[in-house]
Amino acid sequence: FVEGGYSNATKRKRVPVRHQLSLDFYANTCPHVDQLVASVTARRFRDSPASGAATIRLFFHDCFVEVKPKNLCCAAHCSRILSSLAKVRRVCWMQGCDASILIAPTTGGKVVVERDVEDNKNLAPEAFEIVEMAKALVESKCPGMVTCADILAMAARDFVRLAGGPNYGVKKGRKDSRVSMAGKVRGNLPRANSTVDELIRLFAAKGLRTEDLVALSGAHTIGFSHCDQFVSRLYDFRGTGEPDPSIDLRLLKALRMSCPRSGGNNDVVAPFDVQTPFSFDHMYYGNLEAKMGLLATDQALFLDPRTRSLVQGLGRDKVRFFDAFAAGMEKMGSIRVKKGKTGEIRKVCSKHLAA
Ligand code: HEM
Ligand SMILES: [Ca+2]
Ligand SMILES: [Ca+2]
Repeated sequence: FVEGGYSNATKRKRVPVRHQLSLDFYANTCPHVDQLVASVTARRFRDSPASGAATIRLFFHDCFVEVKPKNLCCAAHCSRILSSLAKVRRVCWMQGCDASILIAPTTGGKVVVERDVEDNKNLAPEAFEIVEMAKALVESKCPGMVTCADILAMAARDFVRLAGGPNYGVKKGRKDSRVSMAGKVRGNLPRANSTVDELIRLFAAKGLRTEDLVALSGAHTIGFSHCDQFVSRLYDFRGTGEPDPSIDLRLLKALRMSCPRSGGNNDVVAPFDVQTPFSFDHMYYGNLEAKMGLLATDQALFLDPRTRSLVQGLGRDKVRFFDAFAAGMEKMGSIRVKKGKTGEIRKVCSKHLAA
């Protein structure tokens, strides 16, 4: 395995070697990195359990935004092929799990970063803080070694486990992005009113199967949503003037009390999983069968014949859900990750090195 280059065996054929992440990537440079991150996440989970869901969502929004470069020359060997590093940077922007989401808006706001985009506006500040705290601790023990992209992946994993979910190993070796641009987010994130067709296509474009879509949506077994994301289901579903017929009537009544048709408080949130909102279990799927999905996209997974049996399968079997979720996270966590010289190792996660 040759990072970003060509293996000897394939040299003549010029077949690029696929970049791979590994569990023990920091074995020599920061052997206790998992424990360092875990010490921060465990403390935060005790003080503020809601920050777990926020961090998992942050990881999802980091990984899903990718722009397929026209020229796929993104690996380290490109620097030999292209004349200047600037060219490599231009070609290799905005790729998946690269901590691009963590870059803070600049004061004066000339550059509009991913965090400025509407879909990212309600990502909770605690999630950013946790990554920053974990990074500071890791920097104090192993300066300049571990990327923010890897720390975010580890923190998300910790919170899944702390909330009662599967305990899976996180492969590491991602690099941090050198850019974060608001304009590249559009079309990369699902919306609360996306159709199943759109969801399947979006996930497929990231190399994720329909099975992964259903398993990863199970993250909504914890966490909360603001009213504006589902209020139209409660009063005027798809312009009918009626509520969504696929909501359980008791849930509808309760949600209407929290979320009035208009004039409500913008900060009010409702749990995705009314039964066990803080527990990472397979209740999410049972809720969908009982017409208790919160977003139209959640409920649609049960209504659509392509995803219904997957929902039923995971709803019956917690172990199967845990296995499918862990596998989905590993795939999602390796969407177009950067390796070698195409990225950086930031010192502070909200700032590029050059900034
Ligand atoms: C399949 C399409 C998906 C859609 C349409 C979707 C949409 C949303 C929306 C609208 C919110 C509420 C935001 C707010 O009002 O604050 C939310 C929250 C959340 N999402 Fe998703 N999501 C999807 C998939 C995922 C995936 C794949 C993950 C992770 C693997 C995930 C993890 C979360 C978590 C944990 C929360 C709760 C955040 C909190 O409580 O702070 N979602 N999602
Ligand atoms: Ca990213
Ligand atoms: Ca739950």
